[in-house]
Amino acid sequence: MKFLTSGYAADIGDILNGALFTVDYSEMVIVKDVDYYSLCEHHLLPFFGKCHVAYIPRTQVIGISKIPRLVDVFSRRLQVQERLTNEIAECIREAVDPLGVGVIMHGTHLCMAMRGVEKQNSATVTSAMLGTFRSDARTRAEFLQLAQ
Ligand SMILES: Nc1nc2c(ncn2[C@@H]2O[C@H](COP(=O)(O)OP(=O)(O)OP(=O)(O)O)[C@@H](O)[C@H]2O)c(=O)[nH]1
Repeated sequence: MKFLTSGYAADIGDILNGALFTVDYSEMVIVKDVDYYSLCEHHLLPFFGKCHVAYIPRTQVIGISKIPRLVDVFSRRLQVQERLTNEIAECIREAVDPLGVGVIMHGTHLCMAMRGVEKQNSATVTSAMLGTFRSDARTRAEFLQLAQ
């Protein structure tokens, strides 16, 4: 328990606002194309893109607007894309206790475009797969297909 028992707990609790619903639904839920904006902690330059979040409920679902809100919580701080991806996935796992969580993030990093190597069109893709998304290749494939 990293987020719900730490200094983040009050913030996360406020954001969730109790929006967890007991529902008899055990298929994948996916919220895709969530825009995010973050800051590269090394260069203090923006990176941004789209995030796809999926989970398979065990006993409860989360209010759908809370997923982009959680993406914002972890984006709006100095980050590296890999850590950002992991933090979103871990937080949803802690909050919802699902069978699995998957997060895919596409990032355009201005530190690679406007300076340094100066590549204007490169994209960085990261993923975090937890639970069934890690252990079951079909679940992961379904997520990847739905996220396209
Ligand atoms: N899982 C799920 N959540 C839904 C559905 N319809 C609405 N919701 C969510 O129910 C939640 C209710 O949360 P509250 O915090 O009580 O309402 P709110 O203040 O309007 O929340 P925000 O939309 O985050 O501003 C929101 O996250 C909605 O997005 C649905 O069909 N499925």
